[in-house]
Amino acid sequence: MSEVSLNGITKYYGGYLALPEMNLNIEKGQFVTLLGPSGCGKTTTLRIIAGLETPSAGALHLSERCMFSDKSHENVPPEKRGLGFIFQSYALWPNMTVERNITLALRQAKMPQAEIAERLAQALKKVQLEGLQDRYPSELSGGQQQRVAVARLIAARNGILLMDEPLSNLDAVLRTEMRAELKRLSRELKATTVYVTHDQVEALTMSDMIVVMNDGRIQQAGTPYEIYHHPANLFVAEFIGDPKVNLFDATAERRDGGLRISGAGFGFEMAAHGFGGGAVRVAVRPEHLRIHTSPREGAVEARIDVVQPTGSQTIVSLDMPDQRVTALVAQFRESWPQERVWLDFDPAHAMVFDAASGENILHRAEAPASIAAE
Ligand SMILES: Nc1ncnc2c1ncn2[C@@H]1O[C@H](COP(=O)(O)OP(=O)(O)OP(=O)(O)O)[C@@H](O)[C@H]1O
Repeated sequence: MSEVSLNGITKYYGGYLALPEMNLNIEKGQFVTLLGPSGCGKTTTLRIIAGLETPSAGALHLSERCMFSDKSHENVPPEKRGLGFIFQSYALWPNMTVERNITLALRQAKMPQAEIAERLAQALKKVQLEGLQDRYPSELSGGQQQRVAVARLIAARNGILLMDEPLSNLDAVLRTEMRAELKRLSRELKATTVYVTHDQVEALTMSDMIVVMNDGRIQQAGTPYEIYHHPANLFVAEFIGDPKVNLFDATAERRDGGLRISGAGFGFEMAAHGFGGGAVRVAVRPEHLRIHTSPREGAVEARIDVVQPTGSQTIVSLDMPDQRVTALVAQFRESWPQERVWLDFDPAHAMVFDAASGENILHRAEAPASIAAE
């Protein structure tokens, strides 16, 4: 059985349905991120796992123990669920020293003094806060306060860690550092981590599995690679990726056992079995759009609009006859030698979605097996 298991978990706030029947299984030791736009139900899901919110229906199991069930009326309180938390506001006690903040739960659990001292020393060392144990939170920087929250998790040694946007108060440099630190922490503790963010870079860089949500529903659960390269639907394709994916209206016709896709001046063949043809939307990631300086077969004319170097890459905005598109070039460019160019892409990198349902026409055959979500 899974380490974290939600079965038909439903949550109403008054008459408002925030989570319609969520099913999600997370395996032991996985780092799983709940990702989605504001209001999609990420925090509600995490708070239900924590026991801070009571579901309206369904069942929740942690490490095979029933924590909530609408059938058996089980509802284990948060402090008895054996979880570690880090929330956005660190939740440090301002009137307690670093040492007290880290060891409070261990003292409350009446752990022997020697063990508490050993765990404190080890946790302080891990987050490089040795020597600061007598300070109060107000005497620490934001990053150091965050490290105290991490040290508290290390000291508690919980098997399941819940993190809700823990890095959102930090500046960009610190955020990048802490991303690596939290990932390392989760790995070293061999913990199962459920991490909430609306930041796709955080999700892509840290997770074994990403669960993309919208309107309380799971849109896709998969590895970062699957989510990025094989999005299940247009919502996922557009939500993931910065700059955003380019979309072209096109039609798909059945031909010789495959599909002929044509639209926006582009045309290509693809093998797809489960789709009969009709209106589609073709999605091409900016890094897969190729810019040519002379005309070539299959390429569509475009004009360079804006060139923005970001350091290792350059974002190029282009005007095609009926739409604006974005290309990402793996070089530092401040300008383009000519305004008139020709665009194409390798069809192997094109993602094709049913225009009516928004579903990826190839996705069914490629659904991830290692995480179960419906
Ligand atoms: N206590 C509450 N009472 C009423 N509605 C709520 C409550 N908490 C959340 N909601 C609503 O439930 C939906 C899901 O909220 P939730 O906080 O889980 O989303 P989220 O994805 O975590 O968003 P954010 O990224 O903004 O934190 C939202 O529409 C929200 O307005």
